[in-house]
Amino acid sequence: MNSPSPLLEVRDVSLGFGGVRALTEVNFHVNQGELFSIIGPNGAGKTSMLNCVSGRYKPTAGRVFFEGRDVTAMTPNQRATIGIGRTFQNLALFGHMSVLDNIMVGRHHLLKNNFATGGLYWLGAQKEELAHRRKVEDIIDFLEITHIRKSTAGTLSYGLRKRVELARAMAVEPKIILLDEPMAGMNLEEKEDMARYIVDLNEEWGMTVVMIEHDMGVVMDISHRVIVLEFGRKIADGLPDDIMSNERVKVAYLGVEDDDDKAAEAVA
Ligand SMILES: Nc1ncnc2c1ncn2[C@@H]1O[C@H](COP(=O)(O)OP(=O)(O)OP(=O)(O)O)[C@@H](O)[C@H]1O
Repeated sequence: MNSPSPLLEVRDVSLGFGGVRALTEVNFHVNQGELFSIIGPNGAGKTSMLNCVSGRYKPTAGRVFFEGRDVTAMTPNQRATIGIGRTFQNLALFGHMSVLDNIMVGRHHLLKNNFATGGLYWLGAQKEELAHRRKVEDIIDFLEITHIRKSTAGTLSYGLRKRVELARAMAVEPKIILLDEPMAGMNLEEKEDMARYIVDLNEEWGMTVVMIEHDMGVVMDISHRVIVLEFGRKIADGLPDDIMSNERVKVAYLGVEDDDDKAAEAVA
């Protein structure tokens, strides 16, 4: 049996865009401390699913629970505040800002002091600023981006920008982090680095991770549990080995490898 109360629970979630059914009655849960992956062919509904969890999309039907609380009606900002963090499939950094400033943006919603807090503002603000800086420096150390902390984000390689994006998502100190294709467009070395950061994030920082990723090798290597979507429906849910040997999954993936190879070639 699974643990009594999962950190995240998606219950019977369906999502439609006009005539397109992006998701149909999808159920799954993610336990505290898990490294959980969502896989599936292109257009299977993976990003739509993450968007339903982060609050960007409202399910047409079904509910999303976080720490046992129904968050279905909450906005993305409200969900971020209670510990649901995310990165995006396409980079969403401020290209003209430094790496450090991009990461500090992630801390903004954590700032307690503002001009309305009165007399103790300056003292409180200074202490708070110091604590934020320390946290950001920890993240910079962890992701080994010290050498680029002053660089303008837009000038960095794609792999480094993906790393900075992860740093910014970590800066929010989420309880769960949703990673949308963290390794897309990376070369082998960058992928290996990113996989190691994700494992360390999970094991050393204790962060629960939900990841969408097309690289099957990485997914099967580092995930504790995997679900598979096809045409918006969940077709499998289990340990990586079970998923690998699942006949329905093999069929769903026929042809997908080719698309991935083409995409990788296009980026290289
Ligand atoms: N904002 C939207 N408006 C209309 N249709 C959408 C929208 N977002 C997603 N869809 C449709 O929903 C379906 C699922 O898309 P989604 O992006 O969630 O799939 P995916 O599994 O993440 O695909 P990929 O691996 O290519 O990123 C697709 O048919 C897609 O065209």
